Amino acid sequence: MQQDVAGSRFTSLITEGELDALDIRHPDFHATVFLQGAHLTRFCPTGEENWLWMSDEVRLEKGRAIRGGIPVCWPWFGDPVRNESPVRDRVATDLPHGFARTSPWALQAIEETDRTVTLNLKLDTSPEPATLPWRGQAEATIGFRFSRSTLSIDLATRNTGADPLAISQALHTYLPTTEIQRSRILGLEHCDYLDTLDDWRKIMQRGDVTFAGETDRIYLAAPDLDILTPTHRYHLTARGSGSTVVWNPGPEKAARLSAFPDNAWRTMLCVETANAATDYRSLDSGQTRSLGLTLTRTDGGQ
Ligand SMILES: O=P(O)(O)OC[C@H]1O[C@@H](O)[C@H](O)[C@@H](O)[C@@H]1O
Repeated sequence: MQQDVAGSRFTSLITEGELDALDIRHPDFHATVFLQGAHLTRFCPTGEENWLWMSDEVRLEKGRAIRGGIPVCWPWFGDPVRNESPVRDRVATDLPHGFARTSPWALQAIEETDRTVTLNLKLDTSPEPATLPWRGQAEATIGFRFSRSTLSIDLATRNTGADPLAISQALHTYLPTTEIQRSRILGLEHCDYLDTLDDWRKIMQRGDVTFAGETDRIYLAAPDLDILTPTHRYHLTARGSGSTVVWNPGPEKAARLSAFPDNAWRTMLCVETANAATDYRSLDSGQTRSLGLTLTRTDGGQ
């Protein structure tokens, strides 16, 4: 099924599985954003493959997180009990990564030009806060900006309640690689990270980040990064972030993960632009805080 979106030249509303998505077929790129989760699953500049990794076993179902692309983790990141108390104390579930990724978002605006498309979507927790496993009132808006060579995302949170608020969050980018053991991340040398697989011990990164098995780390820094795979080089710039999560499940966790082929840990990695652990954000009543990223490919593409 395909429906026109009013006033749009390049964007239509499609349904895949149980979910509706905005499908943008611009002469310079093809991008797909699911309304559930404001979840970007595809960004393909014309002539290139998807910059984002997607699971071959993805299940597009209402209320289920999509495996791959860029999930929006909000208003908490990871396991709630592992968050700092101002974030943790608001959460009444043990589900990781918040509810935004499984909630419907509404399209607010589209702007299209010969070179770019900008989409804005909104998630509002104010009308029915009682139904959420979370105490807080906030409005989240997300802006996607696509061009032939660049993908930018900005997630803004406004505290719409009368009391101060605290959130953790991440733009959980899944990237493809042809071989995880020959992939590395440049830019985190000498940064401290919490190794969640070693009792959250704080360790200083030596050299580039490489992958020799399950990796699940919260770096307490968000410098510009270069992500090198055997075939591609990505550049990732963060805004409003002081933490970066690097994740690969390795073979054993991969076998336990939902919607994740057993062998897929070999061909993906996550680099997540975050406000995680001690880098959570506090917002006074009426205050807005933003988290953003820009991703480019610096190996020339095609
Ligand atoms: O399976 P989920 O909920 O999408 O989480 C995937 C991964 O997300 C990462 O951000 C976490 O650091 C990992 O611990 C977690 O396994």
